[in-house]
Amino acid sequence: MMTAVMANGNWDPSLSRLLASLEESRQELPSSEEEFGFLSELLQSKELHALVKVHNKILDNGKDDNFRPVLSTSMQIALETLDVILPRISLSDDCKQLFLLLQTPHLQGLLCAHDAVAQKDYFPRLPEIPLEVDEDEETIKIVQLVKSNEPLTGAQSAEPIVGATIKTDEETGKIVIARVMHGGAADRSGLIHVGDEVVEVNNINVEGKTPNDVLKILQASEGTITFKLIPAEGKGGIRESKVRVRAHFDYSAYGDPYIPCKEAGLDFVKGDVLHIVSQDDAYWWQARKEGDRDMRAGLIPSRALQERRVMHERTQDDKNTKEDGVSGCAGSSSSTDREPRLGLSLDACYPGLPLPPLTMPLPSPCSLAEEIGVGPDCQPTKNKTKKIIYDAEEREDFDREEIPTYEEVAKLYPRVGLPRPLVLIGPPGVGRNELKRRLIATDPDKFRTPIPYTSRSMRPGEVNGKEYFFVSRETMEKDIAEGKFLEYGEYKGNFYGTSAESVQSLVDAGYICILNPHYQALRMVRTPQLKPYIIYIKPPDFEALKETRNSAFARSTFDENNSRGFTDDEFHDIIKSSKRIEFLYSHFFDETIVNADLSTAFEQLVCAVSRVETEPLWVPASWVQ
Ligand SMILES: Nc1ncnc2c1ncn2[C@@H]1O[C@H](COP(=O)(O)OP(=O)(O)OP(=O)(O)O)[C@@H](O)[C@H]1O
Repeated sequence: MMTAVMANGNWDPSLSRLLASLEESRQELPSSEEEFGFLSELLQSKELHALVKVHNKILDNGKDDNFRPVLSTSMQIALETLDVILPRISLSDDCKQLFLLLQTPHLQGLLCAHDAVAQKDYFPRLPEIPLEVDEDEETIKIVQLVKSNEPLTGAQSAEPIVGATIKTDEETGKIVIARVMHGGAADRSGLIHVGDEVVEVNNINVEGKTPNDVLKILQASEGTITFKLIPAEGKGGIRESKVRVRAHFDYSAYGDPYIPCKEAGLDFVKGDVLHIVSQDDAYWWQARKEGDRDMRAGLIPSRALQERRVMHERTQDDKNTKEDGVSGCAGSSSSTDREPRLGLSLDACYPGLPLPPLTMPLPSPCSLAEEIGVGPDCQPTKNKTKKIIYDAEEREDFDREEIPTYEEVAKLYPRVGLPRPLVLIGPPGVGRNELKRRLIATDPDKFRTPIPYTSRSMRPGEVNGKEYFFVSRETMEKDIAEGKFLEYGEYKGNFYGTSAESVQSLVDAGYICILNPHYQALRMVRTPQLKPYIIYIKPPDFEALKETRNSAFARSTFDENNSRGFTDDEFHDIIKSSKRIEFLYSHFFDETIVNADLSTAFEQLVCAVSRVETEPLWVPASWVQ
């Protein structure tokens, strides 16, 4: 009988399974032949099958975000309408017809069914928790959760999930709750906590079982899952931390061989702001994307884990390069498939990472630069003469945070009378001066740029404090030594530089200060005192760069007299230099503007200014505290 039902491909598999288990346990059941027959017939009836199909269809449709009812109280509205039109039925035929129509049982049945669907009334109602609990009532809790198909994070996973992971406790050998995901079903229930011992799942004793065995029980269960748990001592609800960080690297859980539960992972890209809701685990933090409406948190590698991983990869890369001249990727080599099917998953096999100690030296800066195809030589080329040659040595470029992980951020609200300076960063020649000049021209009473200092002597017609502040070489050397300059350089035996004080005085006077320092000065400028908004001016690709500059008869900034256009080599230099800047400093950029078409780039700059003036924006947390 059962085989016949199962052979019917159209038959609902859960009904087939129910029937199969009914037949299997026939001998053990205390039921009479009659009761058994009734149940068996019911499970094979077309009516029940049709009902299950409708139920499944409704659940399927309910998954679709676009399937949203306009209202869920149509029956109530129908009744109110009847009240309103009752006094009018003798006056109008239309009212009379509507009155009769709204009273027909079919229409009322339809409206009731609509409301039930709209209110999701079809979800299983959990049975009351039985009053008699096992022998020791105080130490056992029974928790029932409905298995749902909600994805954990966006469209990344559509696995059923209750939002917790399990493992075998190393000391006791018992199955315990390893992790409760913030916002998941287990967390929302408020009844399951890390460390709780799992005694039974769906009435099956799990003593002596492995997490894998438990997982199988969960996979086989339908609808609600009942856990019998011994609460961990002293465990309360999960405190939610308020920490926000900006990610300085891309992360994909599915590509991560170390993550204990891939479905629980949260993918992100460099620049995303993440709300870290739990840092309880030294290796795996729980986070949500800032502004994400999805309430569940996902697992991300902690700062310590990410640092160790990168160091490990770099060491491997170094070894590989030394051994066979080929660079390798450590993280992707040992991808063991530990993917559990359920959100309630194994945490047991989380391995201690075979990672080197934190003191491991990093690979040499050169090898990093070579990897991304930017050579160590980014100093002016032989036909390039800059007015200011920066003092910073090339290797200082590499003093970026050694391993990019996370930066704690907080929102900075616009401050009346204290506008944030705008910093335009980019490769020499990309057009920062042009954009700055245009912005100042829109409103010179609002935008200012600091007047530089120089140790050269004043020329006829020059006014101190107009083009430059003229100071002696000794004064300038002393001020440089005291760190008073944001950037400085020496050209033809004279110093030139921008002092921090002149920037601060513009800010204090209420001007929006526009700076376009050399990229090596970025660290000096990005301070809690100045709180700058950093815009990266990026060149377009070679073709667009050449085309836009040549058609505008742009003057080469690599030529001392600005008397000619850019050469192809100079265009290549601009692009090469931009790659280097991105590699070294992109984690400092608040925004990127591609300077292809000048008017479009300028419009974007104006929009950025308005954003900085009016919107709360993420900045390093230390700037706000
Ligand atoms: N989008 C653009 N289209 C066409 N020409 C441009 C564009 N942007 C800038 N230019 C022109 O390119 C030349 C160089 O620009 P600019 O002087 O602003 O470069 P810069 O980034 O300030 O360089 P440096 O830092 O070396 O002084 C100028 O003639 C400028 O008018």
